[in-house]
Amino acid sequence: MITFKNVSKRYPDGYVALNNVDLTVESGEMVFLTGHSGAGKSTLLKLIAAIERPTSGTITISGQNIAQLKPAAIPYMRRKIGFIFQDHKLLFDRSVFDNVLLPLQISNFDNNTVAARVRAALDKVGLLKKEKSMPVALSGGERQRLCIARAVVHRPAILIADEPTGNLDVEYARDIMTMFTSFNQVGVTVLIATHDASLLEDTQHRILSLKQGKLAA
Ligand SMILES: Nc1ncnc2c1ncn2[C@@H]1O[C@H](COP(=O)(O)OP(=O)(O)OP(=O)(O)O)[C@@H](O)[C@H]1O
Repeated sequence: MITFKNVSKRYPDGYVALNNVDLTVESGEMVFLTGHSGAGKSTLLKLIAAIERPTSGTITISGQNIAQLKPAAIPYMRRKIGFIFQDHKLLFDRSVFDNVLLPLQISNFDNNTVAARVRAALDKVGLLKKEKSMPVALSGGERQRLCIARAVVHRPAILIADEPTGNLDVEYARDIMTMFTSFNQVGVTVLIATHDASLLEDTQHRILSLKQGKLAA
């Protein structure tokens, strides 16, 4: 379970991106986070992964207070989380395989186990045949699928995606959403920030709406 209690985030330049946010996401839930550009969606997601730290308030994941974690404890906490960044953050000088390998490099698995896990993740997103390709040779949709493989390779309990369908056409966007739904169906908690109204039209999942750093009731 993820909970926010009275969470605010003020950036060093003084801008208040989140203002007293209270929120609960149950384990195994799939939730959309929506709101206009600049509403604070990315900030909220980054706080969950301790990429940004709150100015005040309490954030707990499975009972652990993220706001009070010492820097040395953050990499361990992040093993619970897979993060799909708005700007991808792929390494363009490494192959598809090596990009997915990265999150496993701090693990203690042997080489065969690691390779099997990387291939299983690539298989889930339909990129197994491209393991030797470089990211530059992939289409926009394939790059997004690569980001998903990298986010799930360590089998996180929580999957966070920031505008995962941003530049994709409708069909690709639907494929990507089907992947998230299937991760959720096997118990992964999924949070997706989007301002793509078409993704939200027929959804059965909860939609949280941010407006100027505040969560709408
Ligand atoms: N590192 C930072 N320093 C200062 N201000 C920031 C920083 N990061 C974000 N902001 C500001 O905080 C506000 C919220 O940004 P955030 O990226 O969380 O919004 P968002 O809802 O994800 O928007 P978008 O959909 O455009 O990505 C914006 O006004 C942004 O300019």
